[in-house]
Parts: sequence; C-alpha cells; structure tokens
Amino acid sequence: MLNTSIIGASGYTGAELAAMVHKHPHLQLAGLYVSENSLDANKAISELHGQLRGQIDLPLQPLTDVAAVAQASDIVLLATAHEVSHDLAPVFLAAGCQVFDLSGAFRVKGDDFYTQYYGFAHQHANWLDAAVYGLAEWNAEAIAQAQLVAVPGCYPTASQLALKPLLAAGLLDTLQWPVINAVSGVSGAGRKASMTNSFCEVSLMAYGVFTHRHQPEISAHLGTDVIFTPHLGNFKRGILATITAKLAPGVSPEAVTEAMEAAYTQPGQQAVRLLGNHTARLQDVVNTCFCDIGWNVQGQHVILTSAIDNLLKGASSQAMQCINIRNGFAPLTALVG
Ligand SMILES: NC(=O)C1=CN([C@@H]2O[C@H](COP(=O)(O)OP(=O)(O)OC[C@H]3O[C@@H](n4cnc5c(N)ncnc54)[C@H](OP(=O)(O)O)[C@@H]3O)[C@@H](O)[C@H]2O)C=CC1
Ligand SMILES: CC(=O)N[C@@H](CCC(=O)OP(=O)(O)O)C(=O)O
Repeated sequence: MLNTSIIGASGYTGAELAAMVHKHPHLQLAGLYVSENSLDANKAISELHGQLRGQIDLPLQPLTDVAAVAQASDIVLLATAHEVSHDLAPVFLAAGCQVFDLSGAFRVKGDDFYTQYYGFAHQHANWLDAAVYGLAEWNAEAIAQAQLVAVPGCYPTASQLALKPLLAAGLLDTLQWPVINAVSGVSGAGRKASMTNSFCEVSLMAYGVFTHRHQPEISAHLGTDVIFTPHLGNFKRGILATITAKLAPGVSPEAVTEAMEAAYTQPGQQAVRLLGNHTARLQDVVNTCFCDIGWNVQGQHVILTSAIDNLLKGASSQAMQCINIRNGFAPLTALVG
C-alpha cells in the first residue's frame, strides 16, 4: 500500500480525492491536511462533506510539520492554491515523495508566465522544468516516469482533449485560431466564500475575456494559438466547451471521425467517450471521471463539444489517473466500476 496524504483536503477537489484514495485498492490515506490556522482544523472531513460520513471520518489536521508529513507519505496530493503548491511541492519532492499538484503552479514553462498570469515570480525553475503535464490520455509515457505531475486546469482539459486529435492528425487550418467558448459551474472557483460565487450574484456571464490564465496554458500545450472565453454558469459542477475550428482544405467529415477514433481507442483505459455527431451534455458526465466529446462538420468548419466534471476529469480524477499511470495500476482504478 502506498501512503497517500492530501493537502487542502477540506476543499472541493480535496474531498473528492479523499473518497478516491479511500476506494483505491493500493493506496492508503495517510493524512488529511488544511492550513496551520484553518478554521476547520481538527474537524472530521465528514463534518464538512456529509457524503463521506461513515466512510471517512478522519480529522483535518493543521499542516504544522511539513517534513513529518513528507516522511510519512509516498504520495502527496496538493489540492491547494497556486502559491501554496508552489511553496510546498519542493519540500515534498526533496523528501522523495511523488507529488501530484492540482494547482497551476507547475503547468507552464516560460520565464514571465507566472509573473504575468499568476501574479508571483516562480522560484523553482528546476522543478518547473522537471514537472510533467498530467493530461493523462496524451502524456502517459512521461507521467509514468515523473516525480512531479502538474495536473491540467479544468478548461484546458476539456479543450485539449477535443482539439488534440485533430491537431495531431494535421486536420486543422490553424491560421484561423480555434475559438473555445466554455461554461463552468461555480465549484470551479473553490469552496471559499466570495462575492462572485455567492448564490444571488451568480448569473450566466463571460469573464476573463482575453486575459484568463487558461488561454496560454491551452496554447502552450496544444502548440497553437486559440481564442478562449470562459463563462460562469449558475449550476454547481460541470464544464461544457463548444469549440469552433477551421479544417485544412479538403478534410472530409470521415477524416475527422477517423482522427477522433484513432486518438481514443482504449475505452477501459482512457476516460474519454466519443459521441460522434451527438453533442456532449453536462448531465452525462457530472459525478463521473469521463470527458464526452461530440463533433459536427459543415464545409470547412468543425464544431466540437466537450463536457467534463470540473472537479473530477478537470481536477481530482485526472490526478488519480496520473497516480495510477505513475505506479503501474490500471489507469481508471478507483474511478470506474
Ligand atoms: N475547483 C475546480 O474545479 C478546480 C480546481 N483546481 C485547482 O485545484 C486547487 C484546489 O482547488 P479547490 O479544491 O477548488 O479549492 P478550495 O478552495 O475548495 O480548497 C482549498 C484547500 O486548501 C486548503 N489550504 C489553504 N491554504 C493552505 C495551506 N497553506 N496549507 C494547506 N492547506 C491549505 C484549504 O483549507 P483552509 O483554507 O481551511 O486551510 C482547502 O482545504 C486549486 O489550485 C485550484 O485552482 C484545478 C482544476 C479544477
Ligand atoms: C468557475 C471558475 O472560477 N473557474 C476557475 C478555474 C478553475 C481551475 O481550473 O483551476 P486552476 O486555477 O487550477 O487552473 C477560474 O476561472 O479561475
């Protein structure tokens, strides 16, 4: 059994991770942690997340001695804010732990990126360089060797899983940048109360127009520019991305279908379900580890729809896929069945 600690366990993604680790046949929950001065310190996780009652009633411990937690852990899951992950990951890594970071702190290589999009100067160029991007269906070989996995953001996961097959097959005319419009549920903003995620304030709207940090994350890992506009929807969980792209001259609808099918050939091993000409729906993916993708071609344009649960394929279940790949377990262990 691999001792697995979760930092940020009281949050939305942390609680999902706790349930998965609990279910996993080869992982053991070593500890659940919150910040040193957390208002939730020493409460049972099930007091905050009632769905865990009777299954996981472990306490949320204040993270006072990082070295001791590292010592007791084979695997550390960081379900913490970007700056917190940035500071904590190197400590766990130096102690030899495998680290799976759900934040954006190690996702994009590039000198100015963190200053420009995250508001802090990155201090750990060596780990940023060594980090492997955890887009599970596309990066398994590198994930299997990694000590630090940077789990992709939620919008980047939905967007890239749909676009990558077409780019890999050379079917897009990228002179016209793919246009991604995506709507997220409010849990995407985390559990902490704020005016923007307050019930009476949430209303379907675009935000982060031309400035959201996921635009450069998507572009960097796709290797092509995109227009990305996120929207906040008045529902709890799920992301639906609707993507319009231009096909290269002469590309047929059949070629698009072939490329999608060639990319996702192992249904029991990959968390992608192909819908052909049907469009993806949130209700089919919420509370599952799957990304559903549909596509329609007309003339030289393709419209892709891609749906995920932002807390699962957009964060926690993708992290679990990476743990499984890294440790030689079946990729969907603890996620299906
Ligand atoms: N929500 C989503 O859909 C997605 C989130 N992510 C990323 O995953 C990470 C977690 O997100 P989410 O679960 O939504 O966040 P939440 O705000 O719901 O949870 C954050 C957790 O971190 C804890 N925490 C805060 N500061 C520290 C600290 N210094 N040491 C230890 N624990 C700390 C919080 O507890 P306390 O404050 O009480 O200490 C809480 O448990 C973020 O980086 C987010 O950007 C990525 C993809 C999707
Ligand atoms: C609805 C909402 O607010 N969503 C978040 C994205 C959550 C996510 O993917 O997290 P990372 O910050 O780890 O990339 C946002 O737009 O900031």
